[in-house]
Amino acid sequence: MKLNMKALNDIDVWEKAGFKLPRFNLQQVKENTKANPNWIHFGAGNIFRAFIANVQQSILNEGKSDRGIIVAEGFDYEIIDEMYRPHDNLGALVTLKADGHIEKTVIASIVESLIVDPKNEENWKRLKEIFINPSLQMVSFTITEKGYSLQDAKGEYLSDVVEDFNNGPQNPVSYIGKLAALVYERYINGKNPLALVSMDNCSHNGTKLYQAVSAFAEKWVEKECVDEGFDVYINDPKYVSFPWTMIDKITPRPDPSVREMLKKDGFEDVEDVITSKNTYIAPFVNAEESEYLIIEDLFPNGRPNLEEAGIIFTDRETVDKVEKMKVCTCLNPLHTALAIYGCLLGYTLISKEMEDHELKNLVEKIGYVEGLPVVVNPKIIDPKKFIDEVLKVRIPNPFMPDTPQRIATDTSQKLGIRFGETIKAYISREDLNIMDLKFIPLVLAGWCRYLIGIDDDGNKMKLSSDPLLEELTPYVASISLGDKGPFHEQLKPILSNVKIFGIDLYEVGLGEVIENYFEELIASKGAVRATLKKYVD
Ligand SMILES: NC(=O)c1ccc[n+]([C@@H]2O[C@H](COP(=O)([O-])OP(=O)(O)OC[C@H]3O[C@@H](n4cnc5c(N)ncnc54)[C@H](O)[C@@H]3O)[C@@H](O)[C@H]2O)c1
Ligand SMILES: O=P(O)(O)OC[C@@H](O)[C@@H](O)[C@H](O)[C@H](O)CO
Repeated sequence: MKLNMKALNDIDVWEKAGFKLPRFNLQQVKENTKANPNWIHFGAGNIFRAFIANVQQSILNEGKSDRGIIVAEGFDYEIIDEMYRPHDNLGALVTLKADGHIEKTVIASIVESLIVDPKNEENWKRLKEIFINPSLQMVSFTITEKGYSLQDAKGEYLSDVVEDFNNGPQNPVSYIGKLAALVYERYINGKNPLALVSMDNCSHNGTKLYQAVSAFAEKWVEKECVDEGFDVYINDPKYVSFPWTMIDKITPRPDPSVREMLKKDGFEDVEDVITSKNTYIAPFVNAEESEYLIIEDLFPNGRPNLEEAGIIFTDRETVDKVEKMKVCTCLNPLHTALAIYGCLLGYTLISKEMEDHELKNLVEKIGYVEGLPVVVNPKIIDPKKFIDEVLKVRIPNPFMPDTPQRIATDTSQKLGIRFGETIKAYISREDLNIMDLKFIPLVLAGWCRYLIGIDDDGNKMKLSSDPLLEELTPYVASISLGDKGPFHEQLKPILSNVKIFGIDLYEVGLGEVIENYFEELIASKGAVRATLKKYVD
């Protein structure tokens, strides 16, 4: 079984191998979408294919929509060249349920894949055509937290952003510059409304996207590259809206065990690629069954009917609460804690870490003891039930091949949201005392220990990619296992960095606490385990 449109005609072969197939007219849906696109998604990575594209496929299967999704990739073009186009934009989704049951689905709701780069003239022309079309309702994004950054860690604009600020919307080179240029096309061709919908794991993701796009509009008006109406267009939600969302579905990188299972079932196109930009991608995606997508209902040009597949549309306040619940307390901080300590302790499977007494206790304490008290109940999901499902069913799911190394990617970009928000809540709430926080500081100390690149057995450890590694690792480069503190001079530039944590950890009284934990963690081989035993048991 090859993964392409032609091979899909052998329905019996696929069904015998246990695949669920699309139940709509693929050619018709493709034509409808090409003529009147209503949805384009930026970020062709794994979560998009495992969750978002499957949602649209369910709706198409039910006959409740007649259009698919167009995917656009503006960062890692290899994803399109090596995975989408050779397979006619099809993907195989493998759902790994907690009871061991496996579901295999051929996803065919992505009808077109485009590279976002003015140098690719054909694709750029097509993108403009899509953005100009009045039928377009939503541009969604899963481009990672760093995708929205216009500045480096020092707060200086990146060079490609500066170039685009100066040049205006012609031939943009930066990611958001390219997006802003496409939105500008829509503005000058009829000023039709549009929703730009971030589906990334960052707090107030819509605002993050708005800030990035509006920075371009402002600069271009200031430099007289565009008329000032463009800035008004971007800033008026009757024209362009930036809804907030919360997205949740644990989607690990394509895993060798799943690849082998698919091979045994006769699926031939199983080979994954690690692109030069570090995307782990294969013709298949593997993910858990649980999924939540909550979207602020703010769509000035109407929207796809995703509620038909269980997606919840609500007000901004509810999205905020539900997103804080997940990203700041009940899931992502626990993931990051397991990522950091899992790497240090030599784990390569998250589910195995949940069999480790200290690590299981650590995440339970961060979640139930330190996190839950600051969660505001969003009502549409019960936080206690949510965290119970995360800690008792989802993260321990032995069939999920998720790794601490994947989750440790870009940790510097996530700490402010995953832990900083809770720390801020402890400062602002009169009934809570910041000095009661013990386990969150232990994770932050663990991260500093992780940055040394030596595991708890004293072996060299490969650090997961992170845009700040080059800047941060030199601060701790002089520290070796067995060194005695104090380490204030080395750790201060890290722990006081407001860009990383959202606060200066010394100013709130946690800097020294973290330094003390760090001294214990670096004391010798095995000190990470010993420190966890001492504090977490
Ligand atoms: N994987 C999950 O479990 C999961 C679950 C919920 C939400 N998310 C969100 O989705 C994001 C992507 O996850 P994924 O599993 O698809 O990852 P992935 O590695 O499979 O894909 C990452 C995508 O982001 C793009 N990207 C990476 N760096 C970029 C940059 N600097 N600028 C613009 N685009 C960039 C890549 O080109 C690719 O399209 C996550 O960062 C997270 O915010 C992921
Ligand atoms: O996707 P990231 O890199 O922001 O974070 C890694 C994981 O914690 C994350 O992908 C979770 O699996 C996801 O948030 C679950 O919904």
